[in-house]
Amino acid sequence: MVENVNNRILVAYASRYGSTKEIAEAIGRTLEEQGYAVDCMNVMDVSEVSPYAAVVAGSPIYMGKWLVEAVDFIKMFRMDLMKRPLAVFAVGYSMKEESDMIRRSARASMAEVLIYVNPQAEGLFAGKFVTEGMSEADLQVMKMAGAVPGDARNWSVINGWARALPAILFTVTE
Ligand SMILES: Cc1cc2nc3c(=O)[nH]c(=O)nc-3n(C[C@H](O)[C@H](O)[C@H](O)COP(=O)(O)O)c2cc1C
Repeated sequence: MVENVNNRILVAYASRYGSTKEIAEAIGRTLEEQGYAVDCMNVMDVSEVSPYAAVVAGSPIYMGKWLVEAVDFIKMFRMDLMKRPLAVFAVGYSMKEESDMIRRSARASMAEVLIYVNPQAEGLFAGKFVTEGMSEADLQVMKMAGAVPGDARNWSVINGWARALPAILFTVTE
């Protein structure tokens, strides 16, 4: 258990269809199991990050980029985010296949964000594509990309990443 210190962690996510929200919630639960007090919320609902000992921020990848509200969150709070441990993660359906090229292009989705902050940890996770509830425009993009619907989220990879986070985020390196 973590006691007598600020043990609050913010897990902030953007999500259009909910799959990244569920990943953020799983990360939050894993951190809670390790004794941290977690607030898990949409980036658009975050009004301050200064009460937190560390922040985990994530977005799904759309057309090669983080969602704009997630980038805006990083930009808006960059000063506070530079002062505390930060982990970032990106969720993309392309990540259901493993290759260096896919990982490189998924990581490139964070390029815009990495201009502003210097995270201690980065996660790249496979996402989910279900046609139900999806906008016609988004469906067309996925159809043109030849994507086959499915849920590629790997919970043991996600939870394993989250379990390793405290040691990375709260280890003093100097
Ligand atoms: C219009 C559209 C564009 C997408 N672009 C990418 C992409 O460039 N790279 C990728 O890996 N996944 C891409 N995806 C897949 C999403 O990142 C994936 O489905 C993710 O789990 C969605 O997260 P959400 O449910 O939180 O919105 C795209 C999906 C849609 C609908």
